[in-house]
Amino acid sequence: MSPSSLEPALSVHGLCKTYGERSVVGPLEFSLPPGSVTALLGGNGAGKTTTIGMVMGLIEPTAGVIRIFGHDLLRERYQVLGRMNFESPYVDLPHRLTVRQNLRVFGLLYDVADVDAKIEELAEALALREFLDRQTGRLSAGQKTRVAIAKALINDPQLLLLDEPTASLDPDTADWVRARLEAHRATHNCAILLASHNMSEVERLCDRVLMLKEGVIFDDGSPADLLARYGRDNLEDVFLDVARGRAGAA
Ligand SMILES: Nc1ncnc2c1ncn2[C@@H]1O[C@H](COP(=O)(O)OP(=O)(O)OP(=O)(O)O)[C@@H](O)[C@H]1O
Repeated sequence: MSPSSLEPALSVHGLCKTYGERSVVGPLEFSLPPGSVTALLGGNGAGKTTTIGMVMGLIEPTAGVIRIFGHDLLRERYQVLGRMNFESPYVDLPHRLTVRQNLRVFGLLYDVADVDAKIEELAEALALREFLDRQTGRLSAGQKTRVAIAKALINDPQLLLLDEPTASLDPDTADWVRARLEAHRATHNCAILLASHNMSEVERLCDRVLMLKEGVIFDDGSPADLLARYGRDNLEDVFLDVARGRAGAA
């Protein structure tokens, strides 16, 4: 069957990562419909960054298949890379280039039709204008995060991978960035996979939560499903139940 637009934006099958003898992720099975927002939730070391890194193509899976809009990520890379993008605090932009130069490089890499117009649009949407011509290395952590999100949106992706996108932002800016991400999802029917430790962010943005524990999916549902299943009124308490082994999932 040829890949079609009805395919999930992302699906993973039997995805595993081991380091030496140690299994850190998997086997994982999940899929994201176009336009959906899914959170990967889990404690430190649960495997969120490793999972996102494999889907980004930055970490080689030990086993399993990753499909992006029906295409095998490892074998048909060039058919899918233009439709996806990511933001991760572990991937730094070159420090000596200005913000504008960095965005232009990525715009050209992604073959964006009118790069300068796109940079203007992102500068407006993410309030980058005041430091657009400053060296990226001289920005504050929060400013760098906004630039990283601009880089992640430069090719109008239909699949966006975000690793703690608001971790270094003040509450006001974080809220504002979430609104930008929601707007991008709505206008581009973009599927988002998001690792986060921020439960209110997950409740606000996500229609589904995958709870990871020791590299495997321990529970899976909408925020409302999980609250009901654990008899809690916020995701933070659900998270603590799972982390401390008080799993109320009956
Ligand atoms: N290169 C590596 N070599 C060996 N072990 C690794 C390597 N990278 C990650 N790990 C291990 O894999 C496990 C999962 O790490 P990962 O960074 O995916 O967790 P995480 O859920 O993102 O955690 P955090 O919330 O702390 O960011 C951890 O136990 C980590 O020590």
